[in-house]
Order: sequence, then C-alpha cells, then structure tokens
Amino acid sequence: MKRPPAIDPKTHALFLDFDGTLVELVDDPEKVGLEAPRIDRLTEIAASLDGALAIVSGRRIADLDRFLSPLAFAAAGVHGLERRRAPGGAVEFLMQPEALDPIRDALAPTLEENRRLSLEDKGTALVLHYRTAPDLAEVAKAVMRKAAGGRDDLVVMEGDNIVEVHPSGMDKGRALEEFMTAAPFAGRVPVYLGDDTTDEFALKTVAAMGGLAVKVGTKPSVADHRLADVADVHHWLDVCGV
Ligand SMILES: O=P(O)(O)OC[C@H]1O[C@H](O[C@H]2O[C@H](CO)[C@@H](O)[C@H](O)[C@H]2O)[C@H](O)[C@@H](O)[C@@H]1O
Repeated sequence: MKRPPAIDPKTHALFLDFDGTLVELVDDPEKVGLEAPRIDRLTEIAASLDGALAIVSGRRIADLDRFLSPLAFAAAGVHGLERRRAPGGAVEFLMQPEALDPIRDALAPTLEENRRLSLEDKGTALVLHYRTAPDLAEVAKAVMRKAAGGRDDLVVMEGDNIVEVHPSGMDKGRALEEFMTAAPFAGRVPVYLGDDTTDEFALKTVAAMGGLAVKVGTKPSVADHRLADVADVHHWLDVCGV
C-alpha cells in the first residue's frame, strides 16, 4: 500500500469525503460524529490552505454543517447537487425535490412491506438503507431500479449498504471539477480522500488532473495511494505537512 506523501499548503487543495473517511460507518446515519479536536484540526488545515478545503459528500450540506458545527466549509452535498463554493458562503441547489415525488410514491409500498429497510429523504436524492437488513439488499436495489426505470433524468447509484436515486448530470468528479475552476481552489493541485464507490468519480478526476488520489480502505480503486481506515485518515491529517 503506497501511503500519500505530505502536501504543500501553498500549492495543494484538499477534498474530503465524509462517511467512511472522516467518520466511521454506523447503522444509524444520524449517529455519526467528529470529536472537537478533529474539527479543530480541519479548521487549522483549511486556514493553512487559504480556504482550499472542501467536503465532498452524498450528504446534504445542512447535515454536514450539523456534524461539523460550528464550521461551514466549502462543500459539495448530495454528490454535487448542492454546492457551497467557499467557506461560509450561500448554498446553491442545482435541483428541486419535486422531481422525485413519483419515486417517493413508488417506494412507499415496499417500505410498508419491509419495515427493516429505511428511507433517507435528502430532498434532491432518496436513499434506501439496508445495513441492518443485508438480506433485503436485492429487494432495495430492485425496487429503486424499477421506480426510476424509464426516467433518463434520474440515476441510480449504489453505495455502502445503500442504494440511492437522484437527478442525473452530477457526480463527485464533476463537483470537484467545478470547485477547481474558481478561488480558493483554482490553480492548486487537488488531493482527494474517499472510501466508497461514489468517490471513484472524484478519484478518477483527480488522477487525470495530476493530483493525489487516495483511497480509504481496501475496496478496488483507480487511486494509487491508500490509507487504511478512518483512524488512519486522521493520523495522516495530523502529519500531512499542512
Ligand atoms: O459521500 P459520503 O460522505 O461518504 O456519504 C455517503 C452516504 O453516507 C451516509 O450513508 C453511509 O453512512 C451511514 C452512517 O455511517 C451508514 O449507515 C450507511 O450504510 C452508509 O452508506 C448517508 O446516510 C448517505 O445519505 C450518503 O449518501
């Protein structure tokens, strides 16, 4: 496993996935958290990078802000369908929640029949969680694919014990490209840390840009650097040179 080298605060920009990278994966998506010293360290790194640190997540930005309070980093939420270009700025919403009303209706009977599946409604995305009901994984994937069938304006994505639907046209790679077009990111070399299949879009983009693509964990990846797990990510953040 090739570990990522130290980075340079003057020339690098840092992009961090949230679940499975900054926080451990747990059964209840509401029960994640970062200890205060970890948030302090992220603040310190963001300041050293002149603000060029963004969280790139499948989560809504409002949820990221709750977990990272009192900070409001630059962020891409819901895989880029929500965006805050610079720390503390306004959140832009690239889609409206009504686009998913027919999918909400189509999923309802399956949720009623399978109470161990849970729905996370992120407005511009719907997620079926089956971490605590792995035997229902195929049921969840099939109902999501069927509900979104025939809608080429939607995309179904699989993540870690989840299946998600949201409007097509955006992914973490495109979200990262958008960040790289403007201050405080433009002109810097991107560094991306992520653990899940949806992070592969960003890892591929970063590799193509000559940046540092870092996979967290052991899943297959286009990245040529690895960190072992969430604890290892925080260890690297402590010694990353920034
Ligand atoms: O892009 P990320 O920041 O990694 O967010 C991806 C999804 O994270 C959350 O689900 C994942 O974490 C949960 C809490 O640990 C876990 O229960 C679930 O199985 C994981 O897939 C979040 O709930 C999703 O909305 C995000 O898309």
